[in-house]
Amino acid sequence: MSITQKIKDIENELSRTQKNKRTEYHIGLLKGKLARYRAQLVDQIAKSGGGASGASFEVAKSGDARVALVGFPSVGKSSLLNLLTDSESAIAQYEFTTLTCVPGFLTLHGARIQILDLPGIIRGASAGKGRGRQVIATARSADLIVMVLDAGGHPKQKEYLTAELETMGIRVNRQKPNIGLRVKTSGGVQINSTVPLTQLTPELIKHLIHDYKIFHCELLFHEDAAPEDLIDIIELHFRPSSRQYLRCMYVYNKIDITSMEELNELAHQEHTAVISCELKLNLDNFVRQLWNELGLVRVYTKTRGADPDFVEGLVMFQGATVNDVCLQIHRNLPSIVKHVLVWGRSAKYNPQQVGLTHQIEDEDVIEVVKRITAD
Ligand SMILES: Nc1nc2c(ncn2[C@@H]2O[C@H](COP(=O)(O)OP(=O)(O)OP(=O)(O)O)[C@@H](O)[C@H]2O)c(=O)[nH]1
Ligand SMILES: [K+]
Ligand SMILES: [Mg+2]
Repeated sequence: MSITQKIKDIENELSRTQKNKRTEYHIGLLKGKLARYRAQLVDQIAKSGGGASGASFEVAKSGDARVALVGFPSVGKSSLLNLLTDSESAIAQYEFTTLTCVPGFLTLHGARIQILDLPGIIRGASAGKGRGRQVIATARSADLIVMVLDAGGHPKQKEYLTAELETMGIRVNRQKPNIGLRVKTSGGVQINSTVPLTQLTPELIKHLIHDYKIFHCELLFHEDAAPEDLIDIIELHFRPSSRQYLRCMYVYNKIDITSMEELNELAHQEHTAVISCELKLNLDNFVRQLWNELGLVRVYTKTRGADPDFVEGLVMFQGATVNDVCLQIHRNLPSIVKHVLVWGRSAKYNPQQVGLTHQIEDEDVIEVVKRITAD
C-alpha cells in the first residue's frame, strides 16, 4: 500500500472515530501515525528530485525577501502579480492558466521584494495531484506566503489549503512546539512538564517515542501539546529541515462580487486583507499590510561627522542584530568593531553605544566605530 493510501485510510478512520475517554488513546496513536506517514511522504518527495514529483520551480531567489502567491485555481493570483509588479502573467477565466512559476518585483520602502505567481493547487495537491507538490515546495522557500482566496468562494477554502501545506511540512503562523527533547543512551523515557498535559498520557508519549526507536530520552513539555506536536519535535530532531515555520497572510480577492455582510466578516479575520483586482479596490491597504507581515526593517549607516546615507539603506528581517548588519556590509567587519553608535527606535538615547548583539529596529541609523588595528 502506498503512503498516500495509508494516510487516506487513517484520515478516514479518524473522521469515523468518536471522541471520548475510551477512544482517546487510540485517537492519539492514529494522529501520531498520521503525522509520521506525512513526514515520510515529504521525505520521499524530497528524495525523488525533479519534475512534477516535488522539486521546487527553478527560479533564483533574489531581492530582499520572497513572497509566494498560493491558492486554488482562478482566484486571481496572476491578476494580483500583474498589479503589484511590472511582470505579465497570463490571466484568463479558465482554471490552470498559469502552469509555471512567474516571478516579479515590487519595490517597497527601498526593499526589493520578489513575488512568485504560481499555478493553482487543488485538494490532494500534497498527495501528488497536478503541480501541487512543486507549488508547495516552492512556497517553502518563501519568507512570506500570501494565500489568495476567493471572497465568494468555499467557506472551508482556507482550511483546505492550510491542510495541504501542513501535509508538506509547512506550519503557518505558528511557533515550533515548546517541547524539549534530549535523546540519551540510558535511563528510559523521562517525562517532565511545566503545565498540565490534557492531550497526552505517559503511555501514549512512550508509544509515539518508541515508534521512532527512541528508548532513552528526556522530554520537557512547556505547553499542553497534542500528539502531532510531539511528532513534529521528533521529526525535527532527526531532520531539521522537515518542518518549516512560515509567516502567512490571507488575501480575499473579488470583493466586488460579495455582499457587505460577507465582506465585513472576512475583513476582521487575523492577518487578512480584502481586495478586488478587477476594480483595483483596497490595494494600498493590502500592500501596507504586506509590508507589516513581511517584518522587514531598514537600517541606514553613517560615517563619523557625516549625514546618514538615507538612499542606500540595508534591508534585514526583524530580530536582526548589529552583528547581522555588519556582516551584510562586509564579512570581516564584526571582527574589527570596537563599538557601534545607534540612533532611532532601538536606542535608549541618541546615540546609544551598543555591542554586536544589540537588536536593531526599523529606520535605525548606525555608525560603526572600528578598533585600531595593527595594519
Ligand atoms: N470579479 C472579479 N474577477 C476577478 C478579479 N480578479 C481576477 N478576476 C478574474 O478571475 C479570473 C481568474 O484570474 P487569474 O488572475 O487568471 O487567476 P489565477 O489565480 O492566476 O488562475 P490560475 O493561474 O488558473 O490558477 C479572470 O477571469 C480574472 O479576470 C476580481 O477582483 N473580481
Ligand atoms: K485562471
Ligand atoms: Mg494564474
